[in-house]
Amino acid sequence: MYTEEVFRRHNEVGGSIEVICGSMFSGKTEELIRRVNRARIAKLNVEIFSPVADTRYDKSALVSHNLNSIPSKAVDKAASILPLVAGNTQVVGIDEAQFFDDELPQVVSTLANAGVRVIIAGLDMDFKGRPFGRMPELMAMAEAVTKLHAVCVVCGSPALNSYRLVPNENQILLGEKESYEPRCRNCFNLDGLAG
Ligand SMILES: Nc1ncnc2c1ncn2[C@@H]1O[C@H](COP(=O)(O)OP(=O)(O)O)[C@@H](O)[C@H]1O
Ligand SMILES: Cc1cn([C@H]2C[C@H](O)[C@@H](COP(=O)(O)O)O2)c(=O)[nH]c1=O
Ligand SMILES: [Zn+2]
Repeated sequence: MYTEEVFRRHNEVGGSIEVICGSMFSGKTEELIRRVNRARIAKLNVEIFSPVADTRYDKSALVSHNLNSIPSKAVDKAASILPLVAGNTQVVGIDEAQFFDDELPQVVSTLANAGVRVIIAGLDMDFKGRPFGRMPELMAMAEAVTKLHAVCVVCGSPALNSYRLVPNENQILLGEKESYEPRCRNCFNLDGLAG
């Protein structure tokens, strides 16, 4: 049974939720890797998860756009995370949180209430500037929210939007620079696909 009590035995101090959000290329994955690496240096037990739906890179590692990487486990749904978290885990990292299902906030709460430090990275907005998945709820629940910005490829200002370059209206469309570019508010609103 993966109840709060099981985790609490191993994590006597309080848990917490940190959210790292922003546009594509803003450095979310790098920041998650940086925090997790520091936890490892502190000899804490760490587990990292990402949704199996994000098949761009290796299923057994988080990989940033500049190819930093760290081992991770790909899971099919949020509920699959808890059975994979050992009772002595002190830090849980979750990348691409926007792709997880509605259970993710409950899973994250269970971990944090049991004493685990949960670090979540994800897109706060989709290509239309709409809130993405469960990210708004996770940000509301968090002790700390860090919003990162990429560099707008049009004008060089801080970019908060992910501009889609291809004509596809589905909210989920995996891709990289061939399909998206980070843009500031002004350049995002200039033309094109934004609503
Ligand atoms: N327009 C851009 N603005 C900022 N970083 C960029 C841009 N284009 C490429 N990058 C690269 O992307 C890296 C961030 O990658 P990553 O952490 O994977 O971002 P995210 O997870 O937010 O998409 C930067 O360190 C930089 O090397
Ligand atoms: C804006 C937007 C993005 N996506 C996809 C594109 C990428 O595969 C990921 C984001 O990855 P990153 O690590 O934050 O660069 O999400 C999407 O499916 N829908 C969108 O609207
Ligand atoms: Zn701009």
